[in-house]
Amino acid sequence: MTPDLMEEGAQRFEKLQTASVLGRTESGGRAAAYGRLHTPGEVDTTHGRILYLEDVHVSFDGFKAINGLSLDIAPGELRCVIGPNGAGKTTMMDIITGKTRPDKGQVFFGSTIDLLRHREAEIAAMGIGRKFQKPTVFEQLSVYENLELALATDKRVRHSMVFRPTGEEKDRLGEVLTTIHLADSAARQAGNLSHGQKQWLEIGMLLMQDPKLLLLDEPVAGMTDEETERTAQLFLTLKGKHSLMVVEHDMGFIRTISEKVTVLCDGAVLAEGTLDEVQADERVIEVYLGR
Ligand SMILES: Nc1ncnc2c1ncn2[C@@H]1O[C@H](COP(=O)(O)OP(=O)(O)OP(=O)(O)O)[C@@H](O)[C@H]1O
Repeated sequence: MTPDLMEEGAQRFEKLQTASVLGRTESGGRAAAYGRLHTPGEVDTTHGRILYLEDVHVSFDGFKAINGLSLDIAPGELRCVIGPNGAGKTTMMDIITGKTRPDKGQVFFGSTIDLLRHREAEIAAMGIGRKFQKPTVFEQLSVYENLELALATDKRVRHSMVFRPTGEEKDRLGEVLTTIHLADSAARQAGNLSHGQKQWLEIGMLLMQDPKLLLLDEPVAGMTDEETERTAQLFLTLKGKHSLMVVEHDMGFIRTISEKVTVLCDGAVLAEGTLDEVQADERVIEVYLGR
């Protein structure tokens, strides 16, 4: 690298640091208008929202999968999202995680991070973890090694061939093992776990990254009743420390964990409230039973 390039790089770095200390978005406008100082790398939730979607639209070949979707989630909230097949639940998660780009609308992480300006990997690194329906653990590795590997995705270890957790990281690994009910199975090969245990392990792998927001797509599908009950307890333990958005069809599970439920239909919010409130809503009854 030439001295000129080094100087240019240093200036760019300084500019970026200054911008992030001022809490500016890449577009410069929104956060600068608030003029709020916050720690770089932290999500600014001083406006009471960790996630904010406004008037989001996505069409696939002219079909409006998301059609004016607006919703927000408070820090530490456990939000359940329900809706009939094809309502747009997965597409909404794809938009939040940067997998799908909307045609129109706003998607913010906290008050200042415009998610539409970031790529999928950047969004994950900023603290939005996503759990797909099917568990994807490394079957040949032990439970402990799977969790170690989740730690090893950070920058520090990407550049080293061998990963050795620090004492602090080992403590965290132990905590996560207990949280996901797998403390007695640390040495077991992941491929030998039950379906439910694999789901918990994958959630544990996300937790190793200490995500601020967790998006969970049908987490209890295929679980036994006992596993479903344990998963409910797990989510109740996680809320507060993390914000969770749970998409699920299992109403018994939703009843156990939910405070506020959002009903999606035809790519937009149809109703919002407690489970009892939305279940009593004529429009919700119509979309679930009337089709
Ligand atoms: N890549 C795509 N190309 C074309 N259509 C798509 C695409 N992705 C989603 N869709 C359509 O958009 C609509 C919303 O799909 P989405 O998977 O988000 O719904 P969902 O609420 O998650 O449904 P389910 O409960 O069945 O998982 C559906 O009609 C689906 O067929």
